[in-house]
Amino acid sequence: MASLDIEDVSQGFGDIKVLDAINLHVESGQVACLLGPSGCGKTTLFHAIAGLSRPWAGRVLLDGHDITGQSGRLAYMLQKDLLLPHKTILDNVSLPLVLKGEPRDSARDKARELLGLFGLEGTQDRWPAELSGGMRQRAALLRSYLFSREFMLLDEPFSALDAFTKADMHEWFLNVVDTCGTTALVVTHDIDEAVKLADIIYVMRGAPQRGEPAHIVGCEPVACERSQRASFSLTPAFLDHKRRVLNLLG
Ligand SMILES: Nc1ncnc2c1ncn2[C@@H]1O[C@H](COP(=O)(O)OP(=O)(O)OP(=O)(O)O)[C@@H](O)[C@H]1O
Repeated sequence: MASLDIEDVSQGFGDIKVLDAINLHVESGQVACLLGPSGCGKTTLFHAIAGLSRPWAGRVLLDGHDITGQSGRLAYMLQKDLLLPHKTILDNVSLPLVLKGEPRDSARDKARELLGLFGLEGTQDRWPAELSGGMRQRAALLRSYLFSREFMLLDEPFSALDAFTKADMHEWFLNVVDTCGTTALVVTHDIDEAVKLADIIYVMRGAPQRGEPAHIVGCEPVACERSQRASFSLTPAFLDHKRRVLNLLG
């Protein structure tokens, strides 16, 4: 696992400034959530963190090392699972290791060892189209984890799932984070999901198309043991966090 620091990152396209001096910190082993209105610049920030674009200004530090503009240093899972339809689940999830130069057989062995933890036992020879939405997301998460075990950027990983599957996935995800000891920054539009998953929630606001670049308006630490998270949403503390986040969103 690794910590992440975003220091004064500004970014834009042409004449439009999208991000204005964004600062955030994700502690090693934590789950941080990023909340913000549609179009404020969350994906733009993720691209800058993942090194898919170089920011106009500022730095991205992974465990204190400057990785600004470098791609391939952390895992980045897009909203859509993007599993390759003509590859089996095992070949899909082991792909990052193969692309990094690992021999196919040993990549498959490493992926196979983790199928159980990711709730994918028995699926290794199946095609993505044969799996449920939740299973596909777990496969996509395993593929991201095999790309980088240290840090995962997850863009709305559960948004396409129905409410029941989503609730199961939340519990499962926190268990995996604990067991694997990874660190994650998760974009979500769902305030309940953020309070349920996050150790810290960052709230971003802005309307770049109207000349208002986005900035972080505040953060909400959520101190709740992972073992207590399943029933957390029924507690007054949960509602207090939610109220404060809603205030930050304005
Ligand atoms: N390649 C690009 N060229 C020009 N403008 C862009 C480009 N990518 C994004 N933008 C603009 O940057 C702003 C932020 O977009 P971004 O996709 O980062 O927002 P977002 O918060 O991720 O939105 P959503 O929650 O709807 O996914 C928008 O105004 C968008 O039009």
